[in-house]
Amino acid sequence: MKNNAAIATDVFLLDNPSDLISIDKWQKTVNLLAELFEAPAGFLVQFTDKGFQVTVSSEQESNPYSAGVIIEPEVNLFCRKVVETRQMLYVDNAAVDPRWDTNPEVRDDGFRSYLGVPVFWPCGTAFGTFCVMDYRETAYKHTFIELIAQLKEILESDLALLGSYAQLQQLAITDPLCDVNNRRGFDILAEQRIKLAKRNNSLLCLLYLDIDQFKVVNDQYGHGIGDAVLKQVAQVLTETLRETDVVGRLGGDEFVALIAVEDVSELLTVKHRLATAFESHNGARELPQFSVSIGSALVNDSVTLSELLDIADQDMLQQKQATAAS
Ligand SMILES: Nc1nc2c(ncn2[C@@H]2O[C@H](COP(=O)(O)OP(=O)(O)OP(=O)(O)O)[C@@H](O)[C@H]2O)c(=O)[nH]1
Repeated sequence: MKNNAAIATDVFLLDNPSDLISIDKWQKTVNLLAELFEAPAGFLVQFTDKGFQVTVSSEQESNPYSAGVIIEPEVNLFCRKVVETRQMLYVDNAAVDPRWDTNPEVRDDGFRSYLGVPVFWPCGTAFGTFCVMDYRETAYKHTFIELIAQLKEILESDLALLGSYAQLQQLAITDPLCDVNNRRGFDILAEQRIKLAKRNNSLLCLLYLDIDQFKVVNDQYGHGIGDAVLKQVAQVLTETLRETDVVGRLGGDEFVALIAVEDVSELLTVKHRLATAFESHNGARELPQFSVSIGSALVNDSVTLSELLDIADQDMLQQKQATAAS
């Protein structure tokens, strides 16, 4: 697990509304676009692997598509061309261009003209298109074509705001040194996962890990090497566990992982796999030797996350004492 997916670019905005986006403002922008172009239909369209969804549609009787309509991704739409090429598309008369014969907007709705520009998420992924369509052939002036590019910047600046906010949210739940969930992030995700597991009757287990004698590593080799050991532990956890397992650093040298298991024997296998991974990393990297004590606790119907953490912590301490005594 890595905390780098900041913004859900693969989810339709209408299914995942945000207070940061004023659909009302976007509606005015799309209405203005259609009005300026004297066009019977203007749209903001979003593309995901589920298809093309009209996010905002100009409010006119002449417009056959309303917000929320989804068209399959493989349909020969003008917007598809814009998303594929990431470039503006101006078709002044689709009736004379056989490439658009199978386009339902031309074939079934009778549209002739299309002008659309790509709209991008701040990360550079195509959000979709901002476009106008007309039932007549058109001859838009160059200044009009510049205008649509200007108007779409209003939409992109809102998407950028969404991106910055998502990034901030991500930062608030990520441990900056180890790039795994911090305590807050872990709590949020673990609570969700536990609720889901109880509903689905699936088995979850909490692992609690603590580096043995970590203070000595810091004292002997310095904090920089200590930090590298902490990063190493996080890396072993994320590489060894499944992507769907929730990994976190609670603070200091304490890490946790909430993992899905089939049964108790799988839990033992996972612990063994982790121990082996720590050992092999010890041999391979130019870092001081270190060991990690691992405690565990199984999720059941009545236990809370904080009780679970206590139980797994106690189990970890017992493991540590047993190792120290041996
Ligand atoms: N390098 C580094 N050290 C840290 C960080 N956070 C906490 N520490 C150190 O982690 C050490 C944790 O020490 P203890 O809690 O005594 O645990 P320990 O030395 O591992 O002893 P046992 O848990 O009993 O095995 C302390 O020396 C902290 O200063 C960090 O971000 N980087």
